[in-house]
Amino acid sequence: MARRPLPRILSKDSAQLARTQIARSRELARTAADSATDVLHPLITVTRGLRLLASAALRRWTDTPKDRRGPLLFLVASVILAVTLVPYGPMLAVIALMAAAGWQGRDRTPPPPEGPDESQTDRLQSLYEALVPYFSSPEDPAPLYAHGGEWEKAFPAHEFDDAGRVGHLVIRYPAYFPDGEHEARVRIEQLLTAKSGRGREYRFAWDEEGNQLTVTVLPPLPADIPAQHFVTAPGETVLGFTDPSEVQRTLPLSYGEEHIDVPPVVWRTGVRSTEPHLLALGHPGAGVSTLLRSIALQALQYGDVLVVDGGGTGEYACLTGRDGVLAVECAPSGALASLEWAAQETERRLIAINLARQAGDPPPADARRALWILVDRPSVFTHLAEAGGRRDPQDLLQVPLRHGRAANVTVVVAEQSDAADALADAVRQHTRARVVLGAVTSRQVETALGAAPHTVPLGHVPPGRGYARLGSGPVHRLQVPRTPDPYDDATSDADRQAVLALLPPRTTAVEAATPQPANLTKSPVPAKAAVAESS
Ligand SMILES: Nc1ncnc2c1ncn2[C@@H]1O[C@H](COP(=O)(O)OP(=O)(O)OP(=O)(O)O)[C@@H](O)[C@H]1O
Repeated sequence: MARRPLPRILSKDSAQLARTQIARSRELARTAADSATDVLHPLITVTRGLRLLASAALRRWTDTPKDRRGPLLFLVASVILAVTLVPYGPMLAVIALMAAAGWQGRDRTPPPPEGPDESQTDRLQSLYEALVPYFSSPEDPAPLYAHGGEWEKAFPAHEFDDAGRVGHLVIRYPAYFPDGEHEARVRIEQLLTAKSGRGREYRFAWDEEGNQLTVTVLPPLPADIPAQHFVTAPGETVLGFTDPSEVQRTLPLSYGEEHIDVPPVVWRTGVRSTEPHLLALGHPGAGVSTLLRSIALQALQYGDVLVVDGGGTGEYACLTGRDGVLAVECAPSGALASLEWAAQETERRLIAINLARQAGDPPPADARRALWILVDRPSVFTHLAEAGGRRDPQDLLQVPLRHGRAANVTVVVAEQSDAADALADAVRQHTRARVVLGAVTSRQVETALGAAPHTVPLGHVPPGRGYARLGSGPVHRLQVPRTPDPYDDATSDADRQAVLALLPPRTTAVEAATPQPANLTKSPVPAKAAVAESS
């Protein structure tokens, strides 16, 4: 199917993506047109010259007084006659005419001025001056940076955007600058962000070998890609979308008949995963519940889902009673019972898989189907457990976290950043896939993900915007797909329909599902769960 731009229903950021594709097509067309122009250039020049000569002749004729037109006509006719009589005359005349036309038709537009204009030079000079204190040393006999020095030597490449702001800049710096130190880098990155224009996100690529820093402005990530069926393999979950330069792969997203390719952050789970569990952190309202909802919708395609919601705001009510949803627990006792069941189920699967292996059989089907344990805000349950002298439900996550990979059990924990201290050690140790959402500082990203981002985070970001890191991989910018609660009054009709279309059919009556996790009847634990729930 032909790739076409986004429909008009998509707002700003998606439309921007579509515009990027249109711009690419235009660029291709422009390149083709440029090549054709190069080939046809002599013909175009001569034609233009002939047109100019003809209009000059016509002007001369109209300017000549009527009484002199007769002799002029006679003179022209005599010249033409003489030319035709001379040997090779007509041919020489045509050559002379073409030469005159070529000369007349030559391109006279002055070439565009090379290098930056005055305001751009001022910007570069001011950037250079701002860097002097950081990139100079009194002991340096030939400093690259000095007050009143030449920025041309320090900035070998630069580009400006249409608004006249820096779009791309290569900065050389002295070898003694401690570019291996995080603090030193951050100081330079913050300074460049401030001087190049706030409100945009910059990518900083430090070339420690070459003593060169490349600054590139990143376009905003598309913030309104709605929930939809993502074309992924079993065991792959789309966390969100990132920059095209960061990942090899793109995901075709469809809007009716329209298509757009977007680079995704894909998290692989299951037996071969090196980061089988995920921890998502974020400030209130940053969108971690939305991320969990998006993960749940994808997980339900190939597995069963158990939701334990400490937030208790009913944000997962749309999942209750759906095919594949084992339970949606909001009460402490229910959470405890469900997680106890999940721990036992993990052990049961492990034993079943081991027995099958010993017997030389493939793992049994009920141990192969993925089980997802999604826990939103466990710190609330921890707090309540402490207050009520009960067991912390987080303790029960230890078994699925430690052994879940082999048993096809995946744990996703979401927590508010300021309550991250309440997370159990097992949760921190075994969640190697990490996401942090919201307006965060570089330091907060580093604390959450274990590595600093290559950009200076913005002060204001849309919901669902943040960073992701899978294991020891690079830190990706991330925008979570728009997956709102379909039961929220503020959700638009289009979004509600998009989410509802992804939900499996409701196979269990909600009343039945609420007190006792409906599908837990598959396991030996539901009775326990029901007892705990009613106690
Ligand atoms: N990826 C996203 N795209 C668009 N809107 C989003 C996205 N993520 C969240 N939102 C919107 O932001 C608001 C808060 O989202 P959400 O409830 O997921 O945040 P949260 O971090 O769980 O906060 P809280 O803990 O307070 O519920 C909602 O209105 C939601 O629709």
